Amino acid sequence: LKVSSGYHIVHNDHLQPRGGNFHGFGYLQGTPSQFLLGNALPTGLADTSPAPQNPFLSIVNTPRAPPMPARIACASPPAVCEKSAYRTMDGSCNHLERPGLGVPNTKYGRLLSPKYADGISAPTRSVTGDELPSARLVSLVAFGEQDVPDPQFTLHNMQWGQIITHDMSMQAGGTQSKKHPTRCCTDDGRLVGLDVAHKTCFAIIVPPHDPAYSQVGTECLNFVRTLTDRDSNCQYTGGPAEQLTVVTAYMDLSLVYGNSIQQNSDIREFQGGRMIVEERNGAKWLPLSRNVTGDCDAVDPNEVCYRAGDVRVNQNPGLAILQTVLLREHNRIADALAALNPHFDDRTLFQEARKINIAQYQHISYYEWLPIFLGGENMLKNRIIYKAPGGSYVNDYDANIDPSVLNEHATAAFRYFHSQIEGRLDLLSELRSVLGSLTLSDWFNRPGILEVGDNFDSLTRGHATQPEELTDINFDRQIKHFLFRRNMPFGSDLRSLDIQRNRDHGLASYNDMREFCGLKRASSWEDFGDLISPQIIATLRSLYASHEDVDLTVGASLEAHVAGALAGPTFLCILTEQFYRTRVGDRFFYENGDKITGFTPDQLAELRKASMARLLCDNGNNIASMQPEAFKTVSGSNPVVPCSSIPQVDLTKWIDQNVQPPSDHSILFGKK
Ligand code: HEM
Ligand SMILES: [Ca+2]
Repeated sequence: LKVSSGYHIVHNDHLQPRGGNFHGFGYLQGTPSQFLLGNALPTGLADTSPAPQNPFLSIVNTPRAPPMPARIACASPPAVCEKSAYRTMDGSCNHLERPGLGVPNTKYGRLLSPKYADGISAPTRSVTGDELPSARLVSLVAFGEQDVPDPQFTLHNMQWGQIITHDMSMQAGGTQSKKHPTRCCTDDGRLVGLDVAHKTCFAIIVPPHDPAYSQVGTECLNFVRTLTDRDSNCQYTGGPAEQLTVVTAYMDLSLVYGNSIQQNSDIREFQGGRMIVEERNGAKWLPLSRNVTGDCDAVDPNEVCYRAGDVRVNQNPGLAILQTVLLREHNRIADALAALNPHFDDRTLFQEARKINIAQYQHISYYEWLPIFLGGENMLKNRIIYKAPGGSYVNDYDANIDPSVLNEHATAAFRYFHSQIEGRLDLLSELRSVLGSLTLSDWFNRPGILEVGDNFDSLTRGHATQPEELTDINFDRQIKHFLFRRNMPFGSDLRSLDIQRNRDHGLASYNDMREFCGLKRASSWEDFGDLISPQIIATLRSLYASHEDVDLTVGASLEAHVAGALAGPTFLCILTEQFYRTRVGDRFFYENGDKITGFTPDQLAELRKASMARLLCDNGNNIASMQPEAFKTVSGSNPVVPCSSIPQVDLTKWIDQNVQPPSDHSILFGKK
């Protein structure tokens, strides 16, 4: 692949068919693909089943699927906003003139108008009018599943990305813990007849000879469409369908605190400013769910299953670890503030601790994490961050910027980092030697494993040591064939879900987005060659009828990366736009020097010392050492050191100046 200087080259050689010219797979003719049966066949998943008699899927009729559980709630921000020092729970009044911006149950933003097949809401089709190639076929053929560790970044780097994701958006009507109540496929993997399927069904058709699913006769992967403004009683203002997101768009740790006063009340202690934690086996854990079999993949109602500000908390062990760390951090701060300011009431302690916790999290996200993804230079150039030293403010809040999460971001660009997921999770000792490991698909929605023995700390160290998977065209088998498998031999395929979701949301095409991002609009397949290798273009050509059909989530995932960043130019353009809006459109961003909402310069200078390493040191059960840059693998320049040598945020800067400080500050410096 030849690309203009400044771009990395992504190697995809293993994806190429063995020898010969290669023009299409002939699936529609029912001819088995040489390619699928050959190179893409994962070892251990041998396809020994005979070719089906009928190349078309068998369609069975089952009783009508139950209706969607509930219509989407209405966002009801106050008509007039008070200027408070603290964020509201639902994000309302962050924007003072448009109080409903960024609140739950509102539309995603969009950079480009949707491309629905019927112009209104039907999933995208080919420019020929035919259906696009099966999302599963595209997942198998255009993407690999090789295990390529990234020598630079740890699994916490991947995991923090999911934290930010869950803070910023959640598509309406979905579920990730239990089987979706709307069934578009039967339990034995057949398509539910279109005449009886629920109107939100958009099942993924599995191609014949699928290397995994054909072994068990699965022809259909369940897929339920995201609810839109047209499904809502209060959001629809005409025009094509816009999907709804059910969490606050702001980076406000809504996943920790909840997205409404109601959700928050359920997880808040109402004493000492603390959030509810429950003591089990001598440690403090997230409180238990009140609906274990609903919220987790639990067989036994006594299994550990968590309750948090976000229902996805239980989805995977690494996520539950960071949710726990962020929750414990809140209580650590609240306790320290209570010791420094004995006159603070519960509400003040709660809100001040929340404000500090969010500020540290925003700092880590923008200054420690995002530069890895977007490149530090690119961030400075696009004013996503500044070289703001000490306590100096960044006062560029802009009420003209819409902080909503872009559909192109949540449904395509940010999901590219699913490539970083690793299917094996190591358990490590304090000296970082491997004690054992877990297989991801055994532990989806089963967080109880964290509370067994020393697993919480061992997995936390594992995530700080193990490399994440390289950000490339490979998606780990654990999420490509075994996602949420629930004791079954196979599960779903996350890359297929990403592709199908792209069509469900009617995202503009890869070519449209290239043009929007200032790249050359392709007028032929060859024109993609500036960023995509000729071999991959040939693969795409065999799948899609036209170069105009290439889905955004597919094409942009196949681009060579921009130097210093973890994405190609098209995704980088979307991500850059999103994280600019998320910062500049947030009136409460921690670097803002507003007299009422902001911090003092002294406090801001402290907050800028926050780090991922310090968070992990302070909130493990008993973690005594960490490398200073926890998103980066351990190396000579990033060695594991005692926690005591990792900088701390000095909370004495939060002593209320109007009253006498207490004499003993030891609580703040007590830790290791
Ligand atoms: C083990 C780790 C992870 C698992 C199992 C996982 C799984 C999922 C699943 C099942 C969905 C919903 C798919 C659909 O029905 O459309 C989803 C959505 C998403 N994921 Fe992940 N994910 C993981 C990590 C990540 C990471 C590391 C990132 C980014 C850095 C990410 C970004 C996203 C985004 C942006 C969405 C859409 C959110 C929305 O607006 O609803 N995920 N993920
Ligand atoms: Ca949020």
